[in-house]
Amino acid sequence: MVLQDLGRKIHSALSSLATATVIDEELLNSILKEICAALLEADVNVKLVQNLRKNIKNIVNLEQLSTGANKRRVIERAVFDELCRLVDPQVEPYVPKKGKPNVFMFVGLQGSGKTTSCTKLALHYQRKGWKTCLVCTDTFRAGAFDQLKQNATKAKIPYYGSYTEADPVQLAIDGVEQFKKEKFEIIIVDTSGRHKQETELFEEMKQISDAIHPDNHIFVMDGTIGQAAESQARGFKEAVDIGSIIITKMDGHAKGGGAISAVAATHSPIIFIGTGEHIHDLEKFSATSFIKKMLGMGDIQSLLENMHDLNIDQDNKELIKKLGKGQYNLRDMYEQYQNILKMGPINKVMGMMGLPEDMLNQSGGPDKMKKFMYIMDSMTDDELDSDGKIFKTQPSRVERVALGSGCEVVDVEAVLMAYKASANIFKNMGGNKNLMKQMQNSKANPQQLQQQMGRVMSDPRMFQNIAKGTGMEKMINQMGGMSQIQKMMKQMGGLGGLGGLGGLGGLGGLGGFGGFGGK
Ligand SMILES: Nc1nc2c(ncn2[C@@H]2O[C@H](COP(=O)(O)OP(=O)(O)OP(=O)(O)O)[C@@H](O)[C@H]2O)c(=O)[nH]1
Repeated sequence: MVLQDLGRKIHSALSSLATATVIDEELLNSILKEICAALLEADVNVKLVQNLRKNIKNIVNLEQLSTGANKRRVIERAVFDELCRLVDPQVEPYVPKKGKPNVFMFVGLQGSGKTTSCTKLALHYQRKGWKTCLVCTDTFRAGAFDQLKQNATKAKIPYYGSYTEADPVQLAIDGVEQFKKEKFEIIIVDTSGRHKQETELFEEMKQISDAIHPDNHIFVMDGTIGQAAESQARGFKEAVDIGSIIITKMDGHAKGGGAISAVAATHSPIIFIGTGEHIHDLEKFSATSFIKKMLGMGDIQSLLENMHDLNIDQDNKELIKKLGKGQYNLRDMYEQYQNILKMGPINKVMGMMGLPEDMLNQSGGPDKMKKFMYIMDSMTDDELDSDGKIFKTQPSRVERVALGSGCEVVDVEAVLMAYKASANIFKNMGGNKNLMKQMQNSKANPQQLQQQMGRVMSDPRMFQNIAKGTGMEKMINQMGGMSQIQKMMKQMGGLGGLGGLGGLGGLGGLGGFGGFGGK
């Protein structure tokens, strides 16, 4: 059972609240039974599950609730809060200070993803403008220094290591000293691991830690290890003062229980999760966002933060202004595709929007988006700045673009239809003056805006407009029909959130891909 399954099971347990005619103790008990079974199946420690059950029972006192109280909301809230508490130790992680050296020491078992995560974290800080470097002290595993060197070179991050020095403590001292002298702000020290917890490993860790006095010990744990997580995390915590945790491989078969148990064993906050082997596959962790995503509720807050970090929200302010004036051209669609691809793998973006992560798999997702962009690369400025009608009046242009991009005429037509789908959506949004005003207001409350977008998106006319002439019917059917989509949109306002403040092209992308799914 992977993480999404856990979310689905909890979601399904809670959904009986919506259909029940009476919400009483019996129903609450049966919901809690289902939730606890799902958590245990996901390898969450038995004691933690028992506590969660007890806490919810304490919070939700159905007899004492007034008749007018929304019992369903009370139960949902209590479950959500308690799930968040499982992954939130209520401890603030170390916050690095600008202009001074901040030393992070990574610890974890061999293969947990330490070296990979070191580079990912270094890149994260580098992108945010910190002077960042890496130190390799792993003299245990042959090739460890080469691996770090390779990763660091790819990410253009200065590194320190040696092929001749065999003492990891000396390496740590020399590396940290050199980078401190050179006024680096984030000094990340990678240490060696072993296949299992061994005295030798812990001894080496302690010696390095005593020698360099790191500001933060970061414990890296493989998210797929299940029940073993608790004792592993506890072992490391006893050896060094773990300040924060990175859980890796959350893209794979992680059941979630490992992450939850590690937090409980160390009382340390998870700061990031690794979501793939690629250097950018690192997500900032927030307990509420994690639980929301797990329950399929979307994570608009992280999406917005991500957009802010990448400056996408700035780019889109211009676009929002244009939409208010009813302007949207092919170039805008191109730029929105660029923004979406910048945000990371499209399935993750979908997940953040509260949509099934595999929703676009059938229609080719990012590859199709890239193909569309190659095609648009062969368009002239006049064409890109147009609303596509120019291709209708002069069909030879379609042939020229197809030839120039090495594609078929039907592919160019696909791009034009995707544009039409996007333009239809934006026409609807642009026509809603109130919404446009809120979108232009930088202080608008994202939650409210999301809800309003949700209302706009769930308007049946919106989808009729999208479907009109774009061949989107196929995708709509695949997704369970129009009523299903409207329900989803209303619940999440998710696409709206994305559309509203950032990657407006998400909608366009969907529009286009839907129409040509399977091509
Ligand atoms: N799918 C996935 N793979 C990951 C992730 N993080 C690391 N890996 C892979 O896990 C394997 C082990 O990662 P390393 O970074 O070499 O592990 P390590 O803990 O440094 O291992 P030692 O240096 O031997 O102690 C590599 O193949 C990584 O590509 C992740 O978040 N997702």
